Amino acid sequence: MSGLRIDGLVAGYGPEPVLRGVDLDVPDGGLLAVLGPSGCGKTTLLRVLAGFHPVRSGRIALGDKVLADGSVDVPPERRGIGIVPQEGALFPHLTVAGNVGFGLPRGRRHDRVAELLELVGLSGFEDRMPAQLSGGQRQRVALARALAPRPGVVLMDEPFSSLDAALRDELRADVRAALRAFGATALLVTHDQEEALGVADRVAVLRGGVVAQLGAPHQVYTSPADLGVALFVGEAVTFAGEARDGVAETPLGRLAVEGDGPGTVLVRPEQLHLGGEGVPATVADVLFHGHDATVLLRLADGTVVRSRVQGPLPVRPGDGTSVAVAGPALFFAGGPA
Ligand SMILES: Nc1ncnc2c1ncn2[C@@H]1O[C@H](COP(=O)(O)OP(=O)(O)OP(=O)(O)O)[C@@H](O)[C@H]1O
Repeated sequence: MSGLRIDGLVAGYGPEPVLRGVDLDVPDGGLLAVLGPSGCGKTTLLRVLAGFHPVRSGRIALGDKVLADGSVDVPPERRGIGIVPQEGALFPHLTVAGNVGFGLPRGRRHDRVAELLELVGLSGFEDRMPAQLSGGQRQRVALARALAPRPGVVLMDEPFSSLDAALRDELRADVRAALRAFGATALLVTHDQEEALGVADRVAVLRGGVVAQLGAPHQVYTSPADLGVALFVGEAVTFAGEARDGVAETPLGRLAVEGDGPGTVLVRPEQLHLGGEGVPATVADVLFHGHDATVLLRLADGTVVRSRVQGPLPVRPGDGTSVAVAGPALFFAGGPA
């Protein structure tokens, strides 16, 4: 097997396609997150890959095997694709073992089910019914069920969205570990930026029916392809301004940028450091998050910007302070944000 490859994929429901030429690849053993806003076509992409919805044009291949193109349309059960649906969608009338072993040859079923349950941390749960499991446990069973027939690729539809924050983190780490241990190639779709950046090796940002950017999470966050991607993948502080000779004047002071002419300057809230040398600011409010805090700062021209502060809180609402930008600012030429 040598990964999943999608070229120029067009698919949809009405006259205007939802996917308008999607190019993606997931290398063997890779985990790709497809990130996009609600309604951008993530579920449609999964349905097309799984063979539940037709391709209008383009090509899907798994290793050397073409799954769909203009002339080929391999039926879902022969694609070698495993699916983890939203909220697990287990068979409610089957036990955990029955769910995981569903579709496996009888002879090897028992050992294989035990091996998979161990992989997802649920050894001993064989005889439980889905209704007796927590949301996180159900997702683990769904993953074990998807991996059971040794698929060429596993597709996951918002696999963590129904879980609370602490459980989500734990399950993400475990799912990554299980996929790695299994050597599985996987693609997940999500509208949650943190999830996409935190769980995958690579992230594809889907927008307007095409992939706006495909890259490592760090690359997509620090070097977004355009302003739209930059705003979608994380919190941002933006100013309309003009870059000249590698410098833009902003309410945060003169910032070094790459580019020229009118455009938008963008920095991330964690780049705004308080105290030290910088421009004067007043603390308008503090939103405490536990692990860190958002400090709303009013600058001299009245603009309010968000700063993300780690560790003990250095300020309280009403305090005077100073704020400086650490690290490079991004600049996107063109109209204001
Ligand atoms: N069966 C259908 N018939 C007609 N239009 C559909 C159908 N399913 C989805 N659509 C439309 O296709 C577009 C993409 O839907 P899709 O469910 O793929 O988006 P999504 O990115 O998965 O959204 P979400 O994150 O909200 O689940 C939407 O505009 C939706 O209204």
